[in-house]
Amino acid sequence: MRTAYTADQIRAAELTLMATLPEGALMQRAATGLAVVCAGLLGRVYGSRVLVLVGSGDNGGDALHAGAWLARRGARVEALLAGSKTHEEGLAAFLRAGGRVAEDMGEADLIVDGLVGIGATGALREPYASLANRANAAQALVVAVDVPSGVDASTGRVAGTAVRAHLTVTMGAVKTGLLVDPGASYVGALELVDIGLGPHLPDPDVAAMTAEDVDDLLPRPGAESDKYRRGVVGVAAGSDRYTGAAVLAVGGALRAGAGMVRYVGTAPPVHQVRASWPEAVITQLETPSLESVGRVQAWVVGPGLGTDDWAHELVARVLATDVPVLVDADALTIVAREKGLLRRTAPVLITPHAGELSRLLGVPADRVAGARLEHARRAVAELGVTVLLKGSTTVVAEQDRPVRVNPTGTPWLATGGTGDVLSGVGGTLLAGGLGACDAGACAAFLHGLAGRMAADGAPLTAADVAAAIPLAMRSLRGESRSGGRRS
Ligand SMILES: NC(=O)C1=CN([C@@H]2O[C@H](COP(=O)(O)OP(=O)(O)OC[C@H]3O[C@@H](n4cnc5c(N)ncnc54)[C@H](OP(=O)(O)O)[C@@H]3O)[C@@H](O)[C@H]2O)[C@@H](O)CC1
Ligand SMILES: [K+]
Repeated sequence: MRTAYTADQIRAAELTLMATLPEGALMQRAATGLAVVCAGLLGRVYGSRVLVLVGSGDNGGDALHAGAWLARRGARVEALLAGSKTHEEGLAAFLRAGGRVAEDMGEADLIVDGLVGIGATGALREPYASLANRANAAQALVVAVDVPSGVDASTGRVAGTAVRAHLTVTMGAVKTGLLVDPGASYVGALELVDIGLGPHLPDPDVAAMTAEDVDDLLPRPGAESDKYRRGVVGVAAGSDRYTGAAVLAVGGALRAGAGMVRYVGTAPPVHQVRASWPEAVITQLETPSLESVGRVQAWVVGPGLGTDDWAHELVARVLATDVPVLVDADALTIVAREKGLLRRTAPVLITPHAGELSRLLGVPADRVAGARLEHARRAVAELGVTVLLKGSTTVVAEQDRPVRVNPTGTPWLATGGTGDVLSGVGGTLLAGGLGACDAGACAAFLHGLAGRMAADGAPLTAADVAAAIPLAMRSLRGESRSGGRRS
């Protein structure tokens, strides 16, 4: 599990560590680590042109010390001092090493963003914001120190302008805001410099699973397994109008390795599901009742179901069972109208996108999208369920656990029907015995990985994603790290 921390958590750990070290030692470690990464990026340090953007705090201090290190190795390093004050010791070291103070931004091979780090509050002020914009427009490679300036280290919020880094060198531990969008999309590649903070860190704020973690958690059939033991998942999805959602949800469930899928729905989606998935066991419903449906270990309810009285009754029946339920799409609209339906003993995993969560919380959708962690946590507290909030960074939140931030995915997944596939995958993992948080996080991971494989730099369809789920599972053992957010 890759862990990440808020600015306050990092600061507290730094204080404890700093008390055991000579003054300035921690910054030296940080700056040396930063400089080594910059040197690696430059290839040839001697003669290269480096511009250091220096803010008023210790983030600027890190950048100045790294600039000094590069200057000592023959780089032509200039510093643009943007703050009302400048880290004195860092500036002295920089000047001693032959660095020069610049009045304006000139041409450079590498720009080091040392404007602000974990000490920043709110949107970047001037002149920082203009400098960030100019760095973003420059030809140079941009390396952010600790956090791309303008990204809130604790939440990933971007209140105004932010530096778009090719690479972010973060000190001591990963910050939450580097893993959660919109912030995560400014980070580029991420390098962690070890400054000895590890033993002083508390329980993480958020965690991202690695391929290994997912591989360890995935239920796999043993010699004794039969279809019932592997997990039977019920899918209540589709309607006369929306038949495709049913096909995709059942497909996701089957491809994720369900022992058996029991599908329930009205005649039109039933015909479609039967034609697409002869493997599914189908019950055609005349009334919204589950009486004639055999036993399942988990339900998926909602994709394409509609929101009329019939659908409402079916959602209520599913939630009245005593097995885990994944609530998606139209079922979310229904439970937003009657939140009491979510009060049950067995686990509930809801899988909204920002718009659906906004209806559940009564908050505008853009606020949910801009502060994903906050709203996922709020939904957990208000609704008493496990929340998988879909989007550019999918997060899975549950009471008393670090939020799981999904590291896989591709922008190509933003296309109709992929959410239906995800619901099927999640349902199969619930039926296979995973807890709601693990089921949600593993489903998001596999779905994101399958999306990347299916897309491979070109458009995909939801059916392609479902088809690539087994491929994604197979690849888990080969994927040493889930890192690299790019598509
Ligand atoms: N301590 C150590 O040994 C180690 C520290 N480390 C490093 O220190 C960094 C934290 O340093 P920090 O605490 O000095 O805060 P930092 O982020 O540089 O800037 C704060 C200043 O910025 C300003 N400012 C604030 N908001 C702003 C805005 N919106 N727009 C514009 N300006 C804004 C405000 O200054 P003011 O404007 O009030 O003069 C405020 O005082 C950390 O990220 C890491 O790089 C690590 O290497 C480990 C070792
Ligand atoms: K920075």
